[in-house]
Amino acid sequence: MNSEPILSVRKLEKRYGSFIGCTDVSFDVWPGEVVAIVGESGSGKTTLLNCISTRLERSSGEMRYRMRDGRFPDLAELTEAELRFLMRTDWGFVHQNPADGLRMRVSAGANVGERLMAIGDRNYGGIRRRATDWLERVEIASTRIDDSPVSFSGGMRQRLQIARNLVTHPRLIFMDEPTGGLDVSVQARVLDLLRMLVSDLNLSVIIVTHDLGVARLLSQRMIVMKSGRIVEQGLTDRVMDDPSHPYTQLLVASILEN
Ligand SMILES: Nc1ncnc2c1ncn2[C@@H]1O[C@H](COP(=O)(O)OP(=O)(O)OP(=O)(O)O)[C@@H](O)[C@H]1O
Repeated sequence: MNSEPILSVRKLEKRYGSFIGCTDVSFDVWPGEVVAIVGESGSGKTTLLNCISTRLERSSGEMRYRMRDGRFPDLAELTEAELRFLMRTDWGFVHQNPADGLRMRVSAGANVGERLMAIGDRNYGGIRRRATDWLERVEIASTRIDDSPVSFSGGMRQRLQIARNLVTHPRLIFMDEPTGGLDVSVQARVLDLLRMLVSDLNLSVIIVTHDLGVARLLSQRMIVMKSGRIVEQGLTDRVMDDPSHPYTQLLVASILEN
């Protein structure tokens, strides 16, 4: 594994008025690594993900990101243009509800192609070819390229959202319960696809999930949150097989009972 982290979070805190969303959160993410953030509802997972992806303003703490040129600035030091580059190109965001990450009124091909146009690509033939290629990579027949995602199943919409995110070759993807809204059989297919793409493209991923099975399947490292704080973090296999915090022991025991 590369010896320099792609993301470094230190003592991150987010307050909603006097209420704490998350606090004292510190961790690193390495290139090509999948980190799962797990915990019960209300533990602060989404707050943390939204702060790191700059969709929510933090209250205090540091978040440093490795730019493509090797610099490692705090995200607060970036210019508008640099932040736009991260949002449009270097980062992806896969939402639980595909409708939050797709434009439902334009075609599948346009959903993928417009991410390329947003970064200045104007070669329409080339854009359509790359969109077709990406639809095939996420197992959507290229004959559906002109159809709107309104006519797609939930699993197809989620796979389209993944294609839209990956077409710009991002280095870091944020995922918020990416299989949470899908039937179990459909979940398995999307998880398989994600696992394959993450490994093929050597992506760094931060995935929020309340499903320890998803965390085990996709992640190498796991961060367990409770009441806005990290209570345990470590290699996923170690945390699952030998949890040290009583809360993690409870979480792991609860999935073994099901
Ligand atoms: N906009 C907000 N204003 C006030 N409190 C908020 C806001 N958003 C979240 N919170 C509170 O912050 C805490 C953490 O919420 P968050 O949504 O991050 O948890 P979560 O672990 O992602 O939960 P879930 O799995 O249910 O989405 C909760 O107690 C929540 O009520």
